[in-house]
Amino acid sequence: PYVNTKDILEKANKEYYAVAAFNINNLEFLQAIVEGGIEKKSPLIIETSEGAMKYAGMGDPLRGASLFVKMVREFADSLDIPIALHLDHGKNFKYIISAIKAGYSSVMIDASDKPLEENIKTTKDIVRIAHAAGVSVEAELGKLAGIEDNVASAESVLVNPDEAKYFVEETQVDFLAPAIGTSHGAFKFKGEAKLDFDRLKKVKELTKMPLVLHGASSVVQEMVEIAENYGADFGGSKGVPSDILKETVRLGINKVNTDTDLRMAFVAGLREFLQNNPKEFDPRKYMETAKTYVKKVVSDRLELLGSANKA
Ligand SMILES: O=C(COP(=O)(O)O)N(O)CCCCOP(=O)(O)O
Ligand code: NA
Ligand SMILES: [Zn+2]
Repeated sequence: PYVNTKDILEKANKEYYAVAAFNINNLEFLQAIVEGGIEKKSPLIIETSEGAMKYAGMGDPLRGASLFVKMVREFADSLDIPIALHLDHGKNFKYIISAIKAGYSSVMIDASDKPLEENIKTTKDIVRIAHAAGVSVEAELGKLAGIEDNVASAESVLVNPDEAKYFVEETQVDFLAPAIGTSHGAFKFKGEAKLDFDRLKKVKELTKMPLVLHGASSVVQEMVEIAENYGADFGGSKGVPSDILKETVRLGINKVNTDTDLRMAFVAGLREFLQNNPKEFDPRKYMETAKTYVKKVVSDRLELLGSANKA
């Protein structure tokens, strides 16, 4: 069934597991993610960035939002696993309202690059509107390093746990993304991977609410090798190691945003197939390996996060 993200995350919060939030931009990634969810009998959070809405809607974000709602609902309404659709990194009021109007389960208002009081004010505005429409809300505190959407923040600003408690009380958001040292993309750490577990622990103790980890892709070595075998150059790529990811779940992370791992799996499969099948030009054939690899990464992640058999 198509559900509210909050329902999925409240259960995960109570039972201390995490649910992956997988980003999509097209049909094929959605198909592969849903197949993984069915196989693992796991709840799924499908999420789209503002860029995805623009891409699918050919420049019109409301059309994009409506297309994603229709696609996701078509799958959700016909399956036993709970599926939610979330707007990831909503920054633009027009896009956030379009997602709410189109029927998204939840929206993120990302005002984390603003001073605290402005982040609070903006978030409160969105919470009032979204809650009136039965839509749950995610917000972010602190800043991820690396290129975040169109905000290149060189240094990550880690969450202040006391500020987090004040923020959630003031804004009444449903789930919070505390920055604890991750960043978006495939190049998360120059040296050893390290996250601030202590801050995470404190935020959980102070807020007791479902928490979100952004920049949570692991950069799956198996996929990097396949892709590089067929011409990719992913030198220097490094993600969040599985043991560190598991520790964040143990400490209270309940939603794990995953985009890069699926992108790398898909392109590895695409490169492999195209190189080995020079005569093929049927998209239902030449994207098959790509989808299979995405499904594999999805299934493994659902298992790792503990949401398998929780549908
Ligand atoms: O936190 C994450 C995922 O992090 P990851 O890169 O570790 O998978 N996300 O929020 C996904 C970010 C998606 C960015 O999308 P656009 O390129 O369309 O702007
Ligand atoms: Na999000
Ligand atoms: Zn993110």
